[in-house]
Amino acid sequence: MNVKHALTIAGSDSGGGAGIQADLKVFQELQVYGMSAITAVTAQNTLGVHGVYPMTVEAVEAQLTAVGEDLGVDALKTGMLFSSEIIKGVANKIRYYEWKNIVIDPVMIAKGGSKLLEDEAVTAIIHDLIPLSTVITPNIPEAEVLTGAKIVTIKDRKDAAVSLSKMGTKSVVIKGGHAEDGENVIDLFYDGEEFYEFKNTRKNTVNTHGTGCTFSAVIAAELAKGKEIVEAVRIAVMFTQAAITEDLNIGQGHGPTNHWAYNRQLNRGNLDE
Ligand SMILES: Nc1ncnc2c1ncn2[C@@H]1O[C@H](COP(=O)(O)OP(=O)(O)O)[C@@H](O)[C@H]1O
Ligand SMILES: Cc1ncc(COP(=O)(O)O)c(N)n1
Repeated sequence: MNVKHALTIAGSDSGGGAGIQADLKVFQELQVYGMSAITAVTAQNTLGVHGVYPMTVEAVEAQLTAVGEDLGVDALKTGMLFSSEIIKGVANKIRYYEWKNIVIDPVMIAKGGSKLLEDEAVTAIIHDLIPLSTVITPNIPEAEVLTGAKIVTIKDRKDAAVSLSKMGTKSVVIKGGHAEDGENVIDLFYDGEEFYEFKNTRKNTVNTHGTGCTFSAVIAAELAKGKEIVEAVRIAVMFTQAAITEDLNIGQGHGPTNHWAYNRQLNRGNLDE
């Protein structure tokens, strides 16, 4: 069986809704072989992040070497990277093994407000990681930090996508979950030439923990399988919408999304493949 391999380089979420746990659930649902390199352990649940325990750079590099020397990587995503030292270590390994199909989710702050990236590490994301990336998937606050520009209108979002593109990434998705788009959420994709807007009805729910992780993991899984970037993004939008819509109602705070909802809806014939 010729199965494709996807790697997540991210933080562990003990609550199971975001980070490494969300990514591996997505990889499994999309039938790619999932592997992981853990950058930090978080003590986390739906009420918030109660502790952050970063790994050493050596530990992160050793995990990447173990994967690189034996298993091979068809696509990878990064999530919580925590420090500039870890970012530089990850960038070195991506270059050394010549890994392709690189999805950068520039995770900075958890929904409850806890820091998942040190302030000075933003520069390392810009200089060391963005130039290696196939696609970068910031939410609006992350795009503001990376570009230094305030984002209010769709035009601001397009300008931010162009600025990010000039930093050396092949393509950009600016996710719209944090925007005030009234009844809709709009995810904006830019491939360096054209803009695509993916519009959906905004769901009135608190259960959106891990949506960004889920979104970028789908793109990595679909790139591993050989999909074009825009097609991988289209599937990520559908997968994430299904995951938000079929609420699981777990925990007392911002609950996780439902990672099997997309396949369930496909099996019922509710979505086009
Ligand atoms: N309330 C919502 N209803 C529908 N889709 C949402 C909602 N909140 C977020 N999304 C979707 O979830 C994905 C993640 O968006 P966002 O919240 O901006 O990123 P992050 O989780 O990184 O903060 C995007 O595809 C976005 O459109
Ligand atoms: C380990 C880890 N990684 C990432 C996130 C971001 O989650 P979200 O997608 O909800 O912004 C998180 N809360 N924890």
